[in-house]
Amino acid sequence: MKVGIMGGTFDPVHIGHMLAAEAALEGCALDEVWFMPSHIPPHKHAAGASGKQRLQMVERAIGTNPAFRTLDIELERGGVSYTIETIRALQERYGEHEFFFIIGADMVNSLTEWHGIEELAQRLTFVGVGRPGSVIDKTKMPAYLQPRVQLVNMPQVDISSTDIRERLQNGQTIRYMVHDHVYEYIKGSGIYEADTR
Ligand SMILES: Nc1ncnc2c1ncn2[C@@H]1O[C@H](COP(=O)(O)OP(=O)(O)OP(=O)(O)O)[C@@H](O)[C@H]1O
Ligand SMILES: O=C(O)c1ccc[n+]([C@@H]2O[C@H](COP(=O)([O-])O)[C@@H](O)[C@H]2O)c1
Repeated sequence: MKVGIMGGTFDPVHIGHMLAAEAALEGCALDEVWFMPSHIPPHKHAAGASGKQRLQMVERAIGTNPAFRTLDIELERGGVSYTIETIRALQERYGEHEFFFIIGADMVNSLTEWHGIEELAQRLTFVGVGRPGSVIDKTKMPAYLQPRVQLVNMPQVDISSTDIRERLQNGQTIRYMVHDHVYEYIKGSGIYEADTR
């Protein structure tokens, strides 16, 4: 099976993530996409919601889509979520699958800084999707990476989890920036609301 891993902090998951996964599914003829919330993201500070809450929001965003599922391997492992450690474990557990790792353009441009990137590039194919504000230039990548990164088009959405958290803090709407079930979860739990103590 061709499996795309959609790794992320998902704090919270938004429509940019869902469109990226759908574009990779179609563009690379994947069989499934596994959404994998990180425990501690390697290159940025963890923000608001707990791992359990971020996983629950992803579950709500996926709903009944048979091609999408969640993977809690990094939350279970704990610590900093280096992708190389994850893919080694996944290939040991699911030796029969071919893995792809779906990333936005901002991440594509930082790939050379990833932990164990040369080994990682041998173990999987990266699927890069466009993201407003970042231009992907494959010619600037090292030779070993260029054939290991496939680009797919997706409808561009200028949305980030940071924007969503900020909008909530400012009392602005986030309706339709996230799936309705995620919207209800955020409103019901008050996770990202301004601290009024
Ligand atoms: N709007 C978007 N379009 C395309 N890719 C996206 C978009 N938002 C996030 N991604 C990609 O999804 C993956 C997971 O992103 P992440 O969960 O960190 O969301 P984020 O919106 O970038 O979060 P934050 O604003 O907190 O940094 C990354 O590979 C990122 O590049
Ligand atoms: O392993 C690394 O060095 C590494 C560096 C940056 C990002 N990643 C992974 O890329 C995915 C998207 O990262 P982020 O920070 O945008 O949520 C997530 O699964 C991270 O664990 C991995």
